Amino acid sequence: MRQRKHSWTNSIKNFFVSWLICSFIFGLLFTFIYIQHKESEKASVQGMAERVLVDLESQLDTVDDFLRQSESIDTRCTDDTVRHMRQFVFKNPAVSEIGVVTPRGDLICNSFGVLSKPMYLSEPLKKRGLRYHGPIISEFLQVPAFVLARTRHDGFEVNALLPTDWINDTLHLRKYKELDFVAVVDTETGVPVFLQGQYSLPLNHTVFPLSRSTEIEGRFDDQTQKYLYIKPFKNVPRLAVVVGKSAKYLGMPNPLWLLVLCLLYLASWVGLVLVLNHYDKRLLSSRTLLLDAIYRSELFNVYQPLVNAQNQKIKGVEVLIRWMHPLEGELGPAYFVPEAERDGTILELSLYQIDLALRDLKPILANNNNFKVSFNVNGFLLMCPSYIRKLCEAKAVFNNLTIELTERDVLSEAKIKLILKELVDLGIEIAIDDFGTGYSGLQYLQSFPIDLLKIDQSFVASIGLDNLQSPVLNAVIEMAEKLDKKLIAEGVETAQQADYLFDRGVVVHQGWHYYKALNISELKRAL
Ligand SMILES: Nc1nc2c(ncn2[C@@H]2O[C@@H]3COP(=O)(O)O[C@H]4[C@@H](O)[C@H](n5cnc6c(=O)[nH]c(N)nc65)O[C@@H]4COP(=O)(O)O[C@H]3[C@H]2O)c(=O)[nH]1
Repeated sequence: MRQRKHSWTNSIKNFFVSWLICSFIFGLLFTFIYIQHKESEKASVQGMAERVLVDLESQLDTVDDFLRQSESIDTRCTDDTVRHMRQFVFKNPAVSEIGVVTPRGDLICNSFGVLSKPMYLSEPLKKRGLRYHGPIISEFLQVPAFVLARTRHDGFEVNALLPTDWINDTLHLRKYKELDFVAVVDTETGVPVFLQGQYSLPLNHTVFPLSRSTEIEGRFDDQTQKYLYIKPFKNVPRLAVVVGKSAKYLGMPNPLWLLVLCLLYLASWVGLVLVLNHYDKRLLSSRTLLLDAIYRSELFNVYQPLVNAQNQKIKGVEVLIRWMHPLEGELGPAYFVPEAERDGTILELSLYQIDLALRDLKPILANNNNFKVSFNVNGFLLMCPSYIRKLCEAKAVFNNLTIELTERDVLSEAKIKLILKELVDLGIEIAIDDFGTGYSGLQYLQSFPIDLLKIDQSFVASIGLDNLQSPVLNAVIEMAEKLDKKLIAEGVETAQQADYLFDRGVVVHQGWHYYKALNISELKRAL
């Protein structure tokens, strides 16, 4: 029941953790795509404005070329002059009319012919160079237009009338459908000289006068969000191309892409939830399997004798765990103890192991009250009150009770020292297992209540061999003597090792030279 609750809360946790991770990653991805897309959309809007500008500039350049050449036009408006002007108008679809204006401001002739009565317009500007004025309604065609003009050396003005509709047609502006508007405007006032679409300007933003390319994004006076790009003409002063596009969907990727992104997001979310749940289940299942094994009594103890080398008598045992797996057969602790230590099942395992040992060893203790019983313990177990209670229970039966810890376990928690003192006060002996393999300093040997050191098998194995371990064994033995610690040699496999150790004063041995780990009936026979 507890496990089901655990798995349910874990699933909820995994659901939210996955959501957070995926949202974060996809949020970043979406922002990146949004910014990229917006920048490329802006670049494309700018590209359209540049294209309109280049097209229009080339048309205006042609007109300007004609106006420059008109220095040589005969201002008496001879037939040749009129013919010359007409030819140009016929060749240039954007131009509807060429006119000649006297220095007093009278239009005396145009490409349609000589005016019987000159029409007063306005005095030409004295300033030389190309200029424009407009927008105007052309006198003859009555259509919106603007004028390009140049003043000659003699003060006459030659001008060209460009109807805006004609320009729209020649530039094919209708192909820029995605733009809200394309306009050519006066850079001083912002008044459009011609316009395709719905012209509007940003609110709370002074755009004109302007002298260089500008881009603006914001709320416009038609209450929409727009992106505006303005680029002045190079060849005609005070004229600029302006294009505007709705900014509402400017950064929005193609809906198909959005759909793909959303599907990917959902898939990653679901995938991550499944992976985390699977991982949880794996953790859960290793614990569940071991708990089931305890419940089904598949775990059992073996006992490896500790032998007095002087009289060859068994003075006690180290209790070691085994699992009789229904499929895998007998499994050693290496297969399940590390996992049990990770997920905490070592507690249930160790409580069960003491119960088993109590049951198995009670008859032996009846004959030998001082029979030594040694358990493997770790730092985590010492922090569990239920385990300490169980040790106390065991101590009531096992008079000579030892717990084996590694250096790492002893030093893992500050509280351990106090707990060890309490256990020593109860009469429990503390041993350091695999002694010599840790990398910590040895000061703890004096500050902790440690009675016994178990020399690691690797040092015992070095006996008779000339390797790096050999001098360490002797050093450990000497140090134990000086510090007044008892010693047990682990992994004694040969008579040579046993003799050497005995000669050096190490009397209690454990190893295959004497006995392997025995099941309880084998132990009873050996005793
Ligand atoms: N090659 C060789 N090996 C020898 C010889 N004599 C004894 N051994 C093996 O050395 C290990 C001694 O136990 P350990 O150092 O406490 O090392 C133990 C201990 O750290 C852990 N362990 C075993 N049982 C328990 C347990 O019930 N609880 C906990 N917490 N750990 C356990 O697993 C480790 C391995 O245990 P085991 O596989 O039973 O392996 C045992 C034993 O079978 C020998 O002469 N030659």
